[in-house]
Order: sequence, then structure tokens, then C-alpha cells
Amino acid sequence: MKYISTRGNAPTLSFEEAMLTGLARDGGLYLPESIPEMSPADIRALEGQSYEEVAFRVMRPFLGDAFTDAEFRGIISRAYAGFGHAARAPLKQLDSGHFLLELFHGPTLAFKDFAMQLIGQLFEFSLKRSGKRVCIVGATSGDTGSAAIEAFRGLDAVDVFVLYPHGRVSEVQRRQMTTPSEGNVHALAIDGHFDDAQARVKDMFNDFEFRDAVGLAGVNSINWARVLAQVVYYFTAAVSLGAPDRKVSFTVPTGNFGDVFAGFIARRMGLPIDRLVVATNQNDILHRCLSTSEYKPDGVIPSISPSMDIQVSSNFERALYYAYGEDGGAVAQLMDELKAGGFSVSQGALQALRETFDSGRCDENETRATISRTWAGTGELLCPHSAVGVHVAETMRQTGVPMITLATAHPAKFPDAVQEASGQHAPLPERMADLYDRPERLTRVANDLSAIETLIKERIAH
Ligand SMILES: Cc1ncc(COP(=O)(O)O)c(C=O)c1O
Ligand SMILES: N[C@@H](CCOP(=O)(O)O)C(=O)O
Repeated sequence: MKYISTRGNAPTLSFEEAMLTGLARDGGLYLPESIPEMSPADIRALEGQSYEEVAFRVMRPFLGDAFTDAEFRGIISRAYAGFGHAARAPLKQLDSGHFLLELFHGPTLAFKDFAMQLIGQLFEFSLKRSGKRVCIVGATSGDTGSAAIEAFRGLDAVDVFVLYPHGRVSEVQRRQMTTPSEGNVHALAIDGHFDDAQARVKDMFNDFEFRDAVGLAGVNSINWARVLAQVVYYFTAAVSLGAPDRKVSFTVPTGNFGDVFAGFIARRMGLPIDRLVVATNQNDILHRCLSTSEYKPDGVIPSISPSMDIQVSSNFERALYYAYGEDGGAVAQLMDELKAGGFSVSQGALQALRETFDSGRCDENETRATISRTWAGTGELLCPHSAVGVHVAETMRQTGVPMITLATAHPAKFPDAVQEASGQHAPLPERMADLYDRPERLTRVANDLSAIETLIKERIAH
């Protein structure tokens, strides 16, 4: 299995190389050259299997010869051993035909753990084998950063730097990033919002001298392995509702488009997904683009679902690659236009996107009302991101096709918003009960590439 760049002008890599490389050297994102398919019989055979077994069968064809079957099974088993639910991703019924896929039972209480725990294990295995070191730099609006720190803390061959927008993540998210005491963990609070942090990370990848000097690696959903690990729970959820003999739809609270793009890959692999619904908060560039064809970032507005406060949605580039008929030149052209302010998706590409994706938006009041209504009606306490999904799903439901909404974070990560909306306190699990008492360690940084690069080089030298 080979990996190619969405912009068509970077070296072709193996799975392991693409995983350790992060951003392609032409600025694009890696994708498999072709997408392996699973037959209806293969999908049917997943019924009743453990999450780990489904993960093995779904991901194995993408890996080539990077790991033996036994090695990969061991990696998967270690990755999910620390999850707080035997099913890993349990499905709960909310209403007739509407289900909630709970993705927040991992160590940092967000869906990011599904991929990050796996790539933590993959990196560790791979770096031990090669004897190499890497410097991971990630951008986060709150959840990727804490999941990355949890997955890589204390690893000898890795330094992990996380850039988060100062003052724009929840207190629990911040403390998850600033309280680990391991010397290889560096939480950097940047002046700006998530889009600034993500832009600086991509700038670092495009600064080849810096990139090669520090051994830069990425664990944002830039990294294909992140997306791949998220494909698995689309299979477990759909199969438990009758796939491949019954279609299902998914609604996905969306920011950087990684999670919903994983659903797109599941669909291309043969999973009978009817609609993939992109649910945005008031930072609704994706909903506007899918409705009007115009993709023009116009500034982030802070919301009560802060992890989705994103206007430059990295993985949309991967969807555009397929919508433009796998034409890397066309994608490179759009990304140049984006640097100059924005672009319009062609009518043909828009039609291709709409064959798979629907979209909807949920404002702040609707988010609060959904948390309150869902608590009162079902006893399920939603985090604000999951509430965005549930609200949009409720407006999109079709009779006859079950809708599965992804619950992307635990309500305890956003206790103030949840309390205000529902009057309910969402307590942290016992193992994190002292989070508010642990000492914090962070560095404030300006939104300045050279200052951040200098800081990273100095920290690594020490
Ligand atoms: C809790 C939560 N929900 C939803 C999202 C959006 O996911 P994606 O960026 O993959 O679209 C994020 C951030 O990624 C998140 O942290
Ligand atoms: N919401 C994310 C933003 C980064 O997304 P990623 O999937 O590209 O890592 C976060 O919580 O950091």
C-alpha cells in the first residue's frame, strides 16, 4: 500500500513513512493510493467481534508490510486496554431511530483517544525498531493536545509540543495539557485561535531546514494514521445496527473534518452509509461551503463548543481531492487561492461532495437547548459538541434509516456550559478527581513562527 499527497507533488511513501512524516513536502495531506474494499460478507463477519478484532480487520489492508499481524494485534490490544468501557465505543438509543455513539471512554475523555492511543503505540514500536527520535508538534483546540500528551508522555524517543489557543480551551482541557510532569511534554499557549496554531504547525512542516533539524512529526489529523483509526468505529456502530443488510446515516460534530472524513473512507470501503451529516457550531464555514460552494474563512467566533471553533478545516482538502476526481493539481490551485482569502468549489465537485455529505449548523442557544432537552428526555448528559451533532441530526432524520450521532467528548470536560444548560454537574471520573489540585506548567508564546521554532530547538537541545 502506497501513500500519495493530495497536491500530487510529493514523494510516494509507505504507511509507516507517511505516519512518521506528517504533512507531505508539497504541503498536502497523505492518502492511500487506492482504498481497500470490504465485501458484504466481510462486513457481516464483523458482527459479534470485539472492538479490537474489528480494528484489526478494518485497518490491516492499509498497512502493507509495516507490521506483522501479531505485532499489529499487540499494538491494538495495548492501545485500547485503558478504555473505561468494555465495548470501547458503546451505542445508546436516544429516540426511535436515533442513536448516540459514545466516543468518550478513553483516557482523556474525547474521541481523539481512539486514534491517539493507537498511534502512540505505533510510534513507540516503530521508533524502537529504527532507533530514531522525533519531535511531535501539534495544534489543538483542546482535545487533540490532551490526547497527544497522554499518548506520548514519558516516551524516550519523543518530545511532544502542543500549541493551544490561550484562554480558548476549557479549564479541564487546559489542565489535562499543563499538569503532566514528564520532561518530554511541552504545553505552549499561543496568542490567537486554533487556526493560528494550525497554520504555524503547517509553516514548521514547510520550513524544511527546521523540519529536518528537529525530526518533525505530526499527530494532528494531518497524519493519515489518525484518520484511519477513526474509520473503525463507523464499522462497529453500523454493524451493530444491521449493516451490511441495512443502511445507516451518521451525524458528526465537525471542525477540522477529520472525523467525518473517516466516515467517508468507511463508506468508500463498502460500509452502507446513506448520509454523512457535517454538523457545525456557529463557526460554520463547512456548512456554508456545502450549501453555497464558497469557502472563505471569515474569523473564528468563540463558542461553548470550543474544540470546533475552526474556520480553516484541514481535512476538507482530502475530501476536495476526491471531489475533484483525484486531481492533485486542482487541489494545489484551491489551496493557493485559500492563502489569498478563499475559493469557490466547482459545480461538479460540489455535486460530488453532496453525493455523500449533508450539513447543518447549530447556534449557541440551540446547543444549550439540546443539552437541556436531551437530559430531561433521556437522562443522557451531552457535551456541547455532541449537542451540536444531536441538534443537527434531529433536523436531518429520514424515516427508515437509523441515524447515529457521534458523541465526541465527555460532558465533564465542559462542566460550566453543561451546568448552565442543564443544571447538572458533570463530575470527572475518579482517576482524574484531583486534576484541579495538580500544579500546572505551560509557556506563553506569541503567534510568531521564528519565536516558536527557536523555543522548540532550545528545549530539544536541553
Ligand atoms: C469534542 C470534539 N468534537 C468534535 C470535534 C471536531 O472533530 P474534527 O476536527 O475531526 O472535525 C473536535 C475536534 O476535533 C472535538 O474535540
Ligand atoms: N478539535 C481539535 C482540533 C485539531 O484537530 P485534529 O483532529 O486535526 O487534531 C482539537 O481538539 O484539538
